[in-house]
Order: sequence, then C-alpha cells, then structure tokens
Amino acid sequence: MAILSGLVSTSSFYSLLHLSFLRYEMDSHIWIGPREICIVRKSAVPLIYGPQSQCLKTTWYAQVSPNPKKCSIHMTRDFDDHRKRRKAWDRGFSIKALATYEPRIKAKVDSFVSQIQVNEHKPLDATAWSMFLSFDIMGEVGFGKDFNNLSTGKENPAIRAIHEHMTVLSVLSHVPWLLYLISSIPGATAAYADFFRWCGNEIDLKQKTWNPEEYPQDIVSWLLKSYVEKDISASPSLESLHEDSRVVIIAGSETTATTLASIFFYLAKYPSTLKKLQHLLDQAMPGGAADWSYEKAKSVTFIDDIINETLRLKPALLTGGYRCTPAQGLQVDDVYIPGDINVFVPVQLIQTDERYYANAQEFIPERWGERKDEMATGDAPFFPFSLGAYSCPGKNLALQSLRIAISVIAQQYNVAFAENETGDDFDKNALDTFTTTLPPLQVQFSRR
Ligand code: HEM
Repeated sequence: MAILSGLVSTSSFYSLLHLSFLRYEMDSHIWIGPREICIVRKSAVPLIYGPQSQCLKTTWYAQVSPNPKKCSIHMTRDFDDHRKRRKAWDRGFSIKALATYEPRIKAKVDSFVSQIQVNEHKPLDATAWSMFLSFDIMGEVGFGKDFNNLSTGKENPAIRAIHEHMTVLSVLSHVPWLLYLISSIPGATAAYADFFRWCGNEIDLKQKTWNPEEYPQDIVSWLLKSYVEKDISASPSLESLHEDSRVVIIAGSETTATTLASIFFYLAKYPSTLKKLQHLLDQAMPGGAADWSYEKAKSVTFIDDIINETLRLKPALLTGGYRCTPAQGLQVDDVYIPGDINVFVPVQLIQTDERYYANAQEFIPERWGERKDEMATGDAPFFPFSLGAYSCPGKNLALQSLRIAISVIAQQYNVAFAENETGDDFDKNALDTFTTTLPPLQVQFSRR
C-alpha cells in the first residue's frame, strides 16, 4: 500500500504526472459536469487501472448524460483542500499578472520570428520549434528564467529528459505499483534529476532573494508568496512547492506547444484560412508589424476561432485526467457507478462526434464565429481545458500565448508544408501520452 500512497498522497496537481498511453474506441457519448465527470458506460471494456483509489479497480469509460443536472457529486475533504490550493495558482493567472507576462511572451515570439527569418525557405520542424517557444515562454513567465531553447535551437538538457520518458511513464502510470517499483531502483529515475535539480535550485534562489514588497513577476513567485506568507492556499510543504513548480513547466509547456504545432498544421493545410486571417490582421493593424499590439490582435476574433477549432479536433490532452467516483457511488440517470471507480473522458472522441458537430471531422474555424448558429456549435460539448474545479488554471495564459504567436507570425509570414511533407503522419500518428506526443511536421515559412 505504501507503493500506491507514495503516488496519491500529494495534491491533485501531482496527478498531472500520471501519464496515460491509450488507444480507445467508444460507441457512445459523454458528459462532463460542472464539477466532475459523471456517467460511465457499464458495458465498456475495463481497460485501465489507476492509482487514485489506492487499490486497483476497474476503470470505466465515460458517457454523455442527456440530463447533466441529475448528477450529484460528493464533496470530499480533498476537494476542499484542492479548492483552497487553487487560489495560490489562480493569483498567478489574474488579469494583472497576465498583463505583466504579455510583453515577455511577445519578446519570446519575436525571437521565434528571428529564427524563422534566419531559416526562411528552409524546412523547420513545427513540432520541435513550437516546443522550444512554449518551453521558453514557460521558463520566462513560470520562473523568470530563460531555457534558451529558441536561441540555441536545441532542447535544454534540463527538460529533454521529460520528453524522453513521457511514453514510458504514460504506460507505467496504469500499473502504478510497477512505476513505484521502478522509481525505487537506484538510478532508474536519474534522467529526471536535471529537471528536478533545476526547479529546486530556482525555488531556493527565489526564497533567498525573496522581497515581500515586490509584485511577483512569475507563476512560481506567486506560489512561493503563498508559501512564505503561510496563506491558506499555500503548498503544504517545501517538497510540495517543488512539485508544483515542476507542474508549471510540464502542464504549461507541452500543452501550449502541441496546440501551436497543430495550428501550424492547419494553416499550412488550409491556405485560404491563413489568407483570411492575414486579411483580418491587416485590417486591424494596417501599419503591419510596427502596428502590432495585443489589444488589436485580440480584436481579431478569427484567431480564437482557429484556436478553438484546433483544440476541438486536436485537444492537447486527448483523454485528460482520471476522476474517482465518491465512496458511496454515483447514480446518474439509470446508471449506477460504484464508489472509488476511476473514470475518464476521451475528449477528442466526443469533440469529433457527428452527433454534436456538423462535419465533425472537418476543420471549419467559422463554426465558432459567423457560422456558430447555423452549425449549432453553442450547445456542443467543448472542454479542451476540462471543466469545473479541476479545470485548467492556465487557460488564459495559454490563450494569450497562442494569440500573440499566431498574430505576430501570420502577420509577417506565410506557412506551407515543406517539400515531401504531406502532414499525414502528423495528422494520424499522435500518441496519447497524457499530454500528446506529436510526430515531426516539416513546414516552410516565407515572408509575405
Ligand atoms: C493549450 C494549452 C492548455 C491546455 C489544452 C490545457 C489543458 C488542461 C486540462 C484538460 C487540464 C485538466 C487535467 C485533468 O483533468 O487532470 C489542465 C490542468 C492544469 N493545467 Fe492546463 N492546459 C493548457 C495550458 C496550461 C498552462 C499554460 C498552464 C500554466 C502553468 C497550465 C496549468 C495547469 C495546471 C496547474 C493544471 C492542474 C489543475 C488542477 O488540478 O486543479 N495549463 N490543463
């Protein structure tokens, strides 16, 4: 039991590190409630075993409820603890905090554009470079540090290990006792050491130079502020604070990077969408790059339509995290789910289901804008950031980063598939490793 409690004793943020590696089939639909996932399909084949309930239990596939209101959720102590702790995180994503991040994100995007300029007309791997940009942004707004991925064109060694072990972890997370067993073998987790050390050193440094009068400039400083001030929302221990700091990078970078890479894929595949976007950007900022501002870029709502449509078809978390039913079980409509059962929702499957979306497999950004009523998008399930108490606190930061990146790049450059690149591998062979592992995508940028 110690094996499992080692994995489950920490906050729910830690669950982000439990990765999944799945291929699934589902023939029915899903619902996510205002707080939690509720309905599961009784006849679904039990496939996965998860760590949350401290013993290995059947995992059920989730399904849409025709009547979500019937779902009731037991509020556990964990839930309340989580709600308190979320406050420390949410402060780091407030409107005021986001405003301090904006010019620094823009600076990172500008350095991405400088690399495009140097490599103009040459093939660039959009998957890798989106990762470089995104990790550099999270280094900056997460810790106030530069990972130097963009300037060197190489993955920082401190974060390389995360990628190399993603798939292994994603498989092992379904047999948590084995994961624990392996992690207790000396040297087996050595690859993570760089990353752990880097985050730990940064926290130590921040603690030593802590100035209570200063407005925190990055997310980890917000978490540290709660910790130093012994706020009710603070990480309960230094170890837990270290853990949260690692989550900042893991949760914030991969997700935004895979979304950006997927946007490049769609813009290269559908030149008419790119042209339309560029036309709208030109209207909003007739002076070109010199005229760029985040406020003006944000006024081009077609950017959000593209982001939404990308997150619908290729959500960064294809399945998302598990949820555990309350001890007394859950009655939803005519389905009873026993207590302590892990359930999850395959986000991508639902968001591409013809029952909810017209031409569900097609990339039609207009369904979020001018064709919203006609295509009945308003009522369709859409939850790439999850919903309710455990949903993504970094959503607005992610949207801000994506809006800045797309507007700045599309304003100045065309993007197309490089020679011999069809995009098929990228489109079809993504792996669900909790976050998504994408194949390379060779694209070519050319100045407009
Ligand atoms: C396009 C980008 C992003 C997507 C699609 C995304 C999606 C998600 C989803 C689906 C969850 C819920 C996971 C679960 O149910 O277990 C989540 C949680 C979380 N995300 Fe994001 N995310 C993105 C960007 C970010 C960023 C930039 C941050 C900043 C650090 C962030 C921080 C977190 C954290 C801390 C949690 C855990 C929340 C909790 O347990 O209460 N995410 N994200």
